[in-house]
Amino acid sequence: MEGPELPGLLVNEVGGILGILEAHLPFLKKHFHLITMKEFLESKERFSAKVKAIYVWWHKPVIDRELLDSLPDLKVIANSGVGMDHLDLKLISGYGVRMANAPHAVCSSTADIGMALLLTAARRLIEGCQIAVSPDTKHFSSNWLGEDVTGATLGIIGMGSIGYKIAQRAKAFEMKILYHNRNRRKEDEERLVGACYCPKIEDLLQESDFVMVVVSLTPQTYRLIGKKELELMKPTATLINISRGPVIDQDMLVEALQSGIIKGAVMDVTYPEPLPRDHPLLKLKNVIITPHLGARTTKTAFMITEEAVANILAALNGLPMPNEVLPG
Ligand SMILES: O=C(O)[C@H](O)CO
Repeated sequence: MEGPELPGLLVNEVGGILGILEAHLPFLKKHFHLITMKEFLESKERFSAKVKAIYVWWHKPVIDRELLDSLPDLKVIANSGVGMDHLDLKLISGYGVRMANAPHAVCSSTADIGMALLLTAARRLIEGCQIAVSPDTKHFSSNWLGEDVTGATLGIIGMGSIGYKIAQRAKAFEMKILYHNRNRRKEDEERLVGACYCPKIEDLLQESDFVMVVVSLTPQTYRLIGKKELELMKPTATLINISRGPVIDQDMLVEALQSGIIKGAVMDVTYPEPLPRDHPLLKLKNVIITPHLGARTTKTAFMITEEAVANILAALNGLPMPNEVLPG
């Protein structure tokens, strides 16, 4: 006997570069009838009324008016990460469709990447690896030095759940912690003991040895770090971006790195992603670029899917969603 029909979940593809992970299929298939974009586009009349939810995995499928117009029973879109900047929230909610993100799943692994990148820059790990494997290396030089993180000052811009977890990790490395956030987080300060709030971003920029950007991309944070902000930083400081590329003015960053205004930069995010192969940032020796690794671990990927499923099921059952995101 056949059970009740499962709600249709639209996904970009299964496997492949831009598809949901095959390892997640058994879990997703328990709850949904999966429909890939290819299947949907090949037979819209067959699938359009079946799709109740979309799982946006790694920014795909692209949600535009054309897609929304062709899905009359769509109730909810779940995003596979915390940042919703690739979704037009007003447009989607105008169709009466609810939206959710996955903030809890991603925060620890993204904070780990922030800390890993900070340590990589401070201790010059990339250059170190190159020296270790280079056929030209005859001796390991004692003059080849990195910087200590112990006792150094970390300025965290954006004290959300990821920012907080970075501060926790940095504390374990005995760093001094400054943070800038729209609102002071007194409870976090108590839990972190010694973390100092900088109401003015300028103070944080002037005092930090490492500046880590962890804000979401919004109209308010677009180009938050530009020429003026870079010029306030110490010439010995390193800028680390694990938020979104457009939060930093990349042209100004290139200039600041070329002219020694700041010592270095580490970017897990850029615009566009990936950068064109001839982009000046790829040619600079004082830059480390990684391919948006923030939340990319096996466990986090599965937790993201669990969080998405919980949100979708809540929406389809008319219940409060654990991580609903409202427009504006
Ligand atoms: O937004 C996030 O959670 C990550 O950057 C993945 O896109």
